[in-house]
Amino acid sequence: MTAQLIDGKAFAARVRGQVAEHVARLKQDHGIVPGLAVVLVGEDPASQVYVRSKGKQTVEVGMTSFEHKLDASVSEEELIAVIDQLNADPAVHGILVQLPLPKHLNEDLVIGRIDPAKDVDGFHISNVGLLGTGQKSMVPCTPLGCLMMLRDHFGSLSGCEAVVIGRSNIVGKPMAQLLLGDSCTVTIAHSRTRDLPEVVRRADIVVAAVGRPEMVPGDWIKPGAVVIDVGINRIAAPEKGAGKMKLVGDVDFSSCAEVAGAITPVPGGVGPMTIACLLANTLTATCRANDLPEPEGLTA
Ligand SMILES: Nc1nc(=O)c2c([nH]1)NC[C@@H]1CN(c3ccc(C(=O)N[C@@H](CCC(=O)O)C(=O)O)cc3)C=[N+]21
Repeated sequence: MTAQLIDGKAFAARVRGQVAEHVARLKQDHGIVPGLAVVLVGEDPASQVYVRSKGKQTVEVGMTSFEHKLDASVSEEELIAVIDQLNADPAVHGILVQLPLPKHLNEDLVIGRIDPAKDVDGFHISNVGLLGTGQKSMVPCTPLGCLMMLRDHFGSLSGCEAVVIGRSNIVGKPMAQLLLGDSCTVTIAHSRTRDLPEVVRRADIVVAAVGRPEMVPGDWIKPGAVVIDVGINRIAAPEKGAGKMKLVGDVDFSSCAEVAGAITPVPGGVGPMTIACLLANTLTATCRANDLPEPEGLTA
C-alpha cells in the first residue's frame, strides 16, 4: 500500500474532544447543556446499534441524550406529535429521526415537520435550500465529515477536480454543494454516467457514495488522488469462516490504496466522522439558538 491512510476514527475522536471542550465552556459560562433527541421507529437491529452508540457518545461529550423509541406501527399523527413536542422543548437543541422510516410513514412530511434550526441531519428542505445557495444552514453529517477530512488533508480545496459518485439527497448532492463551496470543479456521477472510469480518472478527489460493495477499482484512480469511501456494506466473508460477514466500502480498498495519495478505510473512516459531526451540529445548533459565537472548525 502506498496511499496515506486517513484515520477517520482518530479524526472523529479529536472532533469529539473539541466538541466536549465547547460543551464544558457553555455549561460553565452560560449554564447551557446541549440536548440531542433521537427518534427511532421500529426495531431494525442495525439501527438500534447505531442509535445506542450515538447516545453513548452524546453523553460522553457532556450533552443530554433523549431517545424516543416508537413502535413500527406508529401512526404519522403520533410521530408528528413527538416531533412537535421536541420542537417546543427548550432542552432539545437537535432532533434526528432515524431513516429509513417504515413504508406507511411519509419521510418528506416527517422531516419537514422538524424545526429547521434543530435539524441536525440537515435534511429539511430549508436547510437543503440554504446550503444550495451558500447560506448558513445545518449541513448533513456525512458530507460534513468528508469535507473536514479533505480540508485537513489539502489545506485548501480550491481548484481541485472532484468527482462524487452517487446522487443521493443525504450524501451525493450535499457533498457536491460543499465541494463547490470550497471552489472545487465538481462532477456528480451516477448509474447512468457514460464512461464512469474515464470520469473518475480526472479526479483529484473521489467521493464514492453509491452503496455498491467495492465497485471502484484502483485502475479508475488517478495516481495521487484522494479517495473518500462513504460506503458501508456488509458482505459475506467465507474466508473468515462459514456464515461470517465483513464490512467493505464502495471502493476496492487494496487496489485503490496502491494508486491513491490518501484513502479512508471502512470501517474506521467516514462512519465515525458522521457521528462526530452529528455532535458538532448539535453544538452549532445550541450556539445559534442562544446567539453565541459558533465553534470554529466544526462547521462548513
Ligand atoms: N437520520 C439519519 N441520520 C443518519 O446519519 C443515519 C440514519 N438516519 N440512518 C442510518 C444511517 C447509518 N449511519 C451510520 C453512521 C455511522 C456508522 C459507523 O460509525 N460505522 C462504523 C462501523 C460500525 C460497525 O462495525 O458496524 C465505521 O464505519 O467504522 C455507521 C452508520 C448513520 N445513519
